[in-house]
Amino acid sequence: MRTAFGVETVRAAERELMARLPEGALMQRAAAGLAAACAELLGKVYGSRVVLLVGSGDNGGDALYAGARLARRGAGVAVVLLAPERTHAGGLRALRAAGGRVSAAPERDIAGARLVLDGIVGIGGRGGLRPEAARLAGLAAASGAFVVAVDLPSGVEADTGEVRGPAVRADATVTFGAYKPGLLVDPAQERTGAVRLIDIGLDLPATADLEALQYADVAALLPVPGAGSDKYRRGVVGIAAGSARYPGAAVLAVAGALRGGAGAVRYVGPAADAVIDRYPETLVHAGPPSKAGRVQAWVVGPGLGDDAERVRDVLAADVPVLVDADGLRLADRATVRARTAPTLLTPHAGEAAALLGVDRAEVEAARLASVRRLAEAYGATVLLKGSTTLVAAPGGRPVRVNPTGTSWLATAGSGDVLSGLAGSLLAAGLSPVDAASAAAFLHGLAARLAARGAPVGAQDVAEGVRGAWREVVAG
Ligand SMILES: NC(=O)C1=CN([C@@H]2O[C@H](COP(=O)(O)OP(=O)(O)OC[C@H]3O[C@@H](n4cnc5c(N)ncnc54)[C@H](OP(=O)(O)O)[C@@H]3O)[C@@H](O)[C@H]2O)[C@@H](O)CC1
Ligand SMILES: Nc1ncnc2c1ncn2[C@@H]1O[C@H](COP(=O)(O)OP(=O)(O)O)[C@@H](O)[C@H]1O
Ligand SMILES: [K+]
Repeated sequence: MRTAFGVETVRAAERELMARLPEGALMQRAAAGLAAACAELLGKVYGSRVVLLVGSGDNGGDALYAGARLARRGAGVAVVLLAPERTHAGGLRALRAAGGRVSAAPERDIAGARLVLDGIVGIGGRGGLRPEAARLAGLAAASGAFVVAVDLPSGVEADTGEVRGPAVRADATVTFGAYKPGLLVDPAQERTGAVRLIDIGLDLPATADLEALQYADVAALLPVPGAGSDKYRRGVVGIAAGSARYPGAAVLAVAGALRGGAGAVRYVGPAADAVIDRYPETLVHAGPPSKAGRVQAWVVGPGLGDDAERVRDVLAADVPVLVDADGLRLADRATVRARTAPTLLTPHAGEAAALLGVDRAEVEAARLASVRRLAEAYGATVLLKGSTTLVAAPGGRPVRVNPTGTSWLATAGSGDVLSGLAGSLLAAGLSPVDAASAAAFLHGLAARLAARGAPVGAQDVAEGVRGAWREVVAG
């Protein structure tokens, strides 16, 4: 499991460790890891031109000590000071002693640099970059130099992944002690480049603020039939989706469900012919969901149109229910809150915005806060889809972030596949958080495998799930 911790937690762990170490030891660990990462990126350090952008805090100190290490190996290091009178004094002394210099012509130095180290601001930052810092970040971006962010790209919010103003766009980020949530959540995540974590020996709490499943975590969650399994014991997932207008959504949700590990898929709704044509193994039923026979979990909503009655009927079932797409609009909040069996909502940003009564842009700018708010408002687990897919449970830390997403998934109907897949994992007995995050992981991986750099449709994604499953199990 990859974990991320908020600023307060990181600072507490740093304080605790610093009390047991000689003064400055932690910063030296950080700088050593940073310099090693830069040396690796440069290939040849000797003779390379490096520029440090240095702010008033310890983030700048890290950059200065790392710059000193590079200067000792023969790099030509120039530093641009944003707050000359408040620069980390020890760091600047070390840089000078190693042969580094303060830049007299920042524009020229940045334009000629191979590598720019962004030590403007780290976890002490608030809001977007101030004008002079933003100008230097712009010069770095335009220079063609490789930009390495120290701890995090300056200007992004470490705790939330929000970007409230100008911010550095890095090619790589070297972060210390722990991932910060902002390194994993868009829009900040989009600015980090490849992230490398340097272990500086922090002792962190058992519960993270954010976690991202890795292959082994997903493999441990996926259901595997045993000798005693039969189709009912493996779980039956019910799909209440599709309408005369949108039969395809039903087919795609069933396609996802068939690949999710349940023993049988039951379909209820007006698209039964289309479903059977494509997937004859589906059990179809013409009446209301409550009369369809036993299921262990329901999926309701994709392509449903305005059939509020089907949503009410499904929400009355005493089994886990996944609500997606039209179902989200039709599900009564109080009814969801009153359910005793788990509910999983899977909105994209537009649907989440409608449920929260805010603009879509607001959700996209503050994904972490939005998913948490929605989980609290509905007393339900929420999977928020999009450029970063997040899963939050009510009252719960940590929030899960999906690491396998790909923008190839932004194709009509791929969300229907995801809802079927997650519903199937619910029916197989996974908790809502596990079902949602394992489904998102498989779904993203399936899209990557199916796409391999070329566009995909939702059916390709559904077909890619088996390959993704195999890859996850193989590690
Ligand atoms: N603690 C440790 O043991 C270790 C810490 N480590 C390192 O320390 C870093 C944290 O250092 P930190 O606490 O000094 O804060 P930091 O992020 O450098 O800057 C704060 C200053 O920036 C300014 N500023 C604020 N917002 C701004 C903006 N938008 N745009 C421009 N400027 C802005 C603000 O100044 P002011 O508002 O006073 O002008 C404030 O004083 C951490 O990220 C890691 O790199 C590692 O060495 C490992 C060991
Ligand atoms: N920019 C993006 N990057 C990564 N994944 C995305 C992006 N945009 C959409 N997705 C993913 O694509 C899927 C689209 O689902 P959804 O919006 O419900 O579409 P539909 O209703 O057409 O099925 C979701 O899994 C979502 O996370
Ligand atoms: K930084």
